[in-house]
Amino acid sequence: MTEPVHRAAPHLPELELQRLSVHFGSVAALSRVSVTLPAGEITCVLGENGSGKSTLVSVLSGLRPHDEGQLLLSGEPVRFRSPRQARAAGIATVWQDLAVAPLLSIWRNFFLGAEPTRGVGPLRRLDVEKARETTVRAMARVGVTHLDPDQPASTLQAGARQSLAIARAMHFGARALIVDEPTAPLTVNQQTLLLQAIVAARTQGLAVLLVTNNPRYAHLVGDRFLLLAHGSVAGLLTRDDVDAADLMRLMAGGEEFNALTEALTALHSELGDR
Ligand SMILES: Nc1ncnc2c1ncn2[C@@H]1O[C@H](COP(=O)(O)OP(=O)(O)OP(=O)(O)O)[C@@H](O)[C@H]1O
Repeated sequence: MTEPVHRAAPHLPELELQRLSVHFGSVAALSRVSVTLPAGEITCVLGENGSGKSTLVSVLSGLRPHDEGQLLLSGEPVRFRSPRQARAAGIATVWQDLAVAPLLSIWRNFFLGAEPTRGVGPLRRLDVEKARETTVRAMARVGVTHLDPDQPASTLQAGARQSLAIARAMHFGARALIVDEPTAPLTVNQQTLLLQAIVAARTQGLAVLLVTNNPRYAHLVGDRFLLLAHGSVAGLLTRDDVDAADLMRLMAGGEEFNALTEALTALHSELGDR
């Protein structure tokens, strides 16, 4: 008898939130948020201060559990009790205030405890050459070239530090990437590096969530836009629904925000229902 043929699993969304809520006392930081983060797409999260963006990042990265609803990873419900658990499940987070070990070399920062070795038993040695090469290759994949991996990590500029974290996530097989954009202003070059790395992660098939305050940059790379207001989903739009100017107006907030969100969301559901 022949072995049953194992068909490839149907294309499953990598991460899905179903009516997910998080409360701080009487404040609903997130209220019944439902969104799918498909593999190979960049979903940008936009919203004013206090709209729940950081809370969303905290839940996805295992820093804080959700109170209600479900978080699904490739269709399986998950509930992370620590960032370590989220990482082990393949969710890599690039924190807003991402730190590197400044005095350690770039390649040491890339591996941080997972360095390649050669030889076995008592002859096992750190394979420094391989570590260097791997770091250079992985960084080139996210757009950082001419890198001297022996330089201390403190020599990396802000955008390149984020690139290092994204390159690591890709190298170590993450399925989803959560990027909380740095609040400190980045130069155009640093911003370009960061966006390049994010696009590289999408190309590799990761589900990417990008929290940003910059609608222009969001529109440059985003496939979908999740608009949060007071912890709730105010709109979920695709690139076809909005242009950069729409997103900027949405971010400007106020009544215009509400009116435009409603109009675009209605339009979106009409289009979605076709
Ligand atoms: N640890 C906490 N204790 C109490 N309330 C909190 C806590 N963290 C967040 N909140 C509240 O939850 C809501 C959402 O906050 P959150 O930080 O997720 O928003 P945000 O969109 O990330 O804002 P910002 O852009 O200012 O970081 C806000 O009303 C905030 O005051």
